[in-house]
Amino acid sequence: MSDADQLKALRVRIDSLDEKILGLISERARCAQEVARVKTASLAEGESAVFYRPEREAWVLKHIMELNRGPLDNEEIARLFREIMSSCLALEQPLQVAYLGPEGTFTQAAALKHFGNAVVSKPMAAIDEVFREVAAGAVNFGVVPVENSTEGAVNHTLDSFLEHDMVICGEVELRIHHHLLVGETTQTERITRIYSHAQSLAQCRKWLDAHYPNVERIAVSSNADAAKRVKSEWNSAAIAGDMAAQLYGLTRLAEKIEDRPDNSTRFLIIGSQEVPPTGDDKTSIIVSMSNKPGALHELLVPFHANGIDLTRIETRPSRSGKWTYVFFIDFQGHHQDPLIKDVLERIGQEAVALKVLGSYPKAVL
Ligand SMILES: O=C(O)C(=O)C[C@]1(C(=O)O)C=C[C@@H](O)C=C1
Repeated sequence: MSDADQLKALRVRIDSLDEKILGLISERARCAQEVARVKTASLAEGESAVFYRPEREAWVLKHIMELNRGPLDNEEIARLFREIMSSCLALEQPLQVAYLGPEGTFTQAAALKHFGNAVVSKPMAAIDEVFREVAAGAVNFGVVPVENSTEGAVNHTLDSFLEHDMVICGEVELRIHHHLLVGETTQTERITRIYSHAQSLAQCRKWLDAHYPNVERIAVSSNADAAKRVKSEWNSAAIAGDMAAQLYGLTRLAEKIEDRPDNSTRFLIIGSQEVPPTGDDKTSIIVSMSNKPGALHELLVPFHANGIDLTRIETRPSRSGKWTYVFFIDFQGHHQDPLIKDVLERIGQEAVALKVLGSYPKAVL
């Protein structure tokens, strides 16, 4: 068979497979509509249906990844199923998600990675506004950055948990690639200013020292804001990611300029919904201990004694007294697991205050 004939035959096969895939996706979408009907049918007076089920979504994605035999890799296949589920959920209930904006930030990319593209995403000007929007019930969920592998904790987010009653319903991790971006009006050999968020400037410090040691670095409120400025400003550049570059039509002068190639940020999904256990969960708590020697040791002993893996511990001023602190602790397990329940009870006996911020499935994607 000639190449042209082979190509034609393969395309006929692809057309027929696409028709089957279309039929199956439509059948799946009808199932989701039926799920919505069942969820709303048996509600008691005043109760509202829970359409978004993070524990079920985590299971579906993991199951697909376990079944996958290639040639598409697990991440790619899960991304496709993420989008299918996102569209199915939108048939049940179109989700509104607030994120730290403006449009084009890494937080928006994290929101879409977690929920898929069928959600309505709403940019907020500050982390605290995301919290307030969720607390007011104006959106279903919020997405905020909480820690970066190079720069550490995002203190605004931690402090917001002290002020708002919020449930953590999920986490998402994003590889952060920074590019040096310029607009049409910039002459690349005449760059005099580089704009970015302070964290991003810090994440690219060595690269900037090596390539632009004498250029002024200006910290602005977000990378997307930096990208927006340089679009219309002469001889300036921005450090930002792919979404901002696309949104503002900027050219990449240098790609992946972050000092550490594994530079990643972890984001939290905040809402008001408790998430049931999946068997592979994390829990976040805030604890305040009395200000006495050995308090931190006392707090950590029950975790160690029960072989519970701590994934993070962060200290912040408590805001309720000078030189008093609270600990933000993440660990593996769900607060409904009997072992974790015991540990939390023991800590509660020693602590001045203990709050479970939420238990949620470990990030799948
Ligand atoms: O299983 C459910 O509860 C559904 O609503 C279905 C479905 C899906 O498409 O698989 C959709 C949304 C939920 O977040 C989880 C799963």
